[in-house]
Amino acid sequence: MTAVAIPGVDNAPTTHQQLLSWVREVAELTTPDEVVWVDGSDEEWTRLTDRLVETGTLTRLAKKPNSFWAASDPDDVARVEERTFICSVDAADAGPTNNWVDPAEMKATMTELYRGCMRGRTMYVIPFCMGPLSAEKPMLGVEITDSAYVVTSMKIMTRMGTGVLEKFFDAEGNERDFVPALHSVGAPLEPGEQDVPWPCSDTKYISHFPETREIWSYGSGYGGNALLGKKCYSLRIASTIGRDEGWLAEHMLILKLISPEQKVYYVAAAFPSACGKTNLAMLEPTIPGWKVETLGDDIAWMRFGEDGRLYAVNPEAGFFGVAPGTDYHTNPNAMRTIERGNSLFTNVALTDDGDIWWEGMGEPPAHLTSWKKRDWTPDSDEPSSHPNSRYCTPMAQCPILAPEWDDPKGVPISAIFFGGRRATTIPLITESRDWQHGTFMGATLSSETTAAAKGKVGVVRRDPMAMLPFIGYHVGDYFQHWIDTGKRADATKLPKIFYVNWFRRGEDKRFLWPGFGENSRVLKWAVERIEGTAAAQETPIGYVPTADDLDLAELDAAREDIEAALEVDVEEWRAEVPMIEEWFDTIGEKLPTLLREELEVLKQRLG
Ligand SMILES: Nc1nc2c(ncn2[C@@H]2O[C@H](COP(=O)(O)OP(=O)(O)OP(=O)(O)O)[C@@H](O)[C@H]2O)c(=O)[nH]1
Ligand SMILES: O=C([O-])CC(=O)C(=O)O
Ligand SMILES: [Mn+2]
Repeated sequence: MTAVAIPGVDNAPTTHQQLLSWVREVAELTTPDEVVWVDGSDEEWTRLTDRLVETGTLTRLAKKPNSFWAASDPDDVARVEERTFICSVDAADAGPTNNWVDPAEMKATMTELYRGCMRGRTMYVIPFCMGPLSAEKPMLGVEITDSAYVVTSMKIMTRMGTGVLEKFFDAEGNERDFVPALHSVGAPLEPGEQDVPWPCSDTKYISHFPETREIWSYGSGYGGNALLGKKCYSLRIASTIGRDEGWLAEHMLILKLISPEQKVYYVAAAFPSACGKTNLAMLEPTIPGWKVETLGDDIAWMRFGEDGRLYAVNPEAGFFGVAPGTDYHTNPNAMRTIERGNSLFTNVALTDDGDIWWEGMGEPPAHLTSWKKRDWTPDSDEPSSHPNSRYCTPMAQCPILAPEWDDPKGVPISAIFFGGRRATTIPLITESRDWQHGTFMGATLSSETTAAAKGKVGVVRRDPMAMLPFIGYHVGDYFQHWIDTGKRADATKLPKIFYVNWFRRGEDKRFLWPGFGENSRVLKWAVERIEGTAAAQETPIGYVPTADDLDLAELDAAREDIEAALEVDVEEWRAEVPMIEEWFDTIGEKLPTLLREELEVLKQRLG
């Protein structure tokens, strides 16, 4: 073995042998100029952000404390699903919804890409924990990255740094396991070469090794591809851990709904990327006396508690939210969260006085610097901000954060919402008949594609449980896992499952339902169904309210629009059936029979 002299590689603040040998191995492969063990301190943040300002990656905002603007490479703006791989030992375990490459082959390919890839750069070692540090079994990870932007983003999005390293040993002093997550932007610097503001590579791989619980990411600096605690760990790897251990890792927000009688309900909701999780999580109810508090806006880990109820924990510590469309009317609590500073804004527009701006934030200023770093005026024919531009901000700053957000026990879920973005067919809300029917609703969830992933926008695709790009194993096994979860529980203690759609449109293409804060009316109906106090119509697709069953007091919307949003159009549903059949056919033998049976029931009910 050749000894390399890489400064910092041996100045480790830990004696964890497994971690030390992995760090040394990666340093020898990627040959950075130095290795830095990230401590997570505020001083470190200042040092890193100063350096990122110097290199042109960040611009300090005059108008928001300790906050920065970044513009990415125009080609590195979203998750790259076609470059995302589940490298299970057996191809069959990845299933029809994932790209698969043999793990040995993928490692061979990527090892060659990683060889020398950190030349001229600093290699950062970030110990992190997904979910509360005080958990009985903390969910540990270490991200190695050559991007300081990733380090600063990870400080916002996760619990990380020296405090986490203490958790790398259990009470007996034994080494705990962690998920090794390797990331490189894939842009080595030759001696004397000037760095670019957003280094990345045309070659991109986002690879997962489910059996060995490893993540290898290369070529992208964008959040969903580079902040490896998020989608890679907390969904793709965690879903396989959950399958093995009997729990669920889901693409869900977690909110706390408080009734005027001070009764508390926790709701988890799965909507595909850019379909309204953050907005619902921070909703400001328009109906008097009701209150919402936030626990999470993107990911929920759900396990059964001792009382037999399903408890949810948010593994993250920050929000990585879609910027366009966010303002004081649609999501005032997100605006208040970012006003407090300590945030990163990527691919939004920069105002001349050092603030940020994006589409949906009211009247545009006369001049902006667009996300492409070009002059922008209201006459420009391109938007000022990329549609998948994001704010990255600490959860702790959210004014309606639920005090129990960091409780390792989690919160008991009363209702699960599945939802998508559909212009037709899917009513505003439908209640499932039982867990199995609810699982069918989730399994057949469909949505129009958005800018959150590279590719065409607005195409209807099946997005089971809003997890299509995030299930770390065979989708058929995943459905079976959902069914089994229901069977393991006392049915009276399971959350009630609902299917919602805020995005149905009228003939004039307008949204029929006003959405945002008005969604509190839908939440209210759901908990009244749980309490058995609200009425509903039994329809072929489940229980649907009439306009009279919803609290529409003071709602500024046309009654016929609400009725149209609630309509169960049997013809549209008959047209939906072949699409569901086609989707089920792609799953093959592993499709649980119970879901086929649900489809038969639906067909019969539609006549
Ligand atoms: N019409 C309508 N639009 C909504 C509603 N809720 C959210 N949106 C819009 O949907 C887009 C995405 O919303 P988010 O809440 O950021 O979506 P998300 O599910 O958290 O997205 P990811 O972070 O990508 O997982 C934004 O442009 C919102 O303005 C709603 O109730 N009605
Ligand atoms: O992962 C990302 O890049 C952002 C996100 O939440 C999603 O796409 O669902
Ligand atoms: Mn998401």
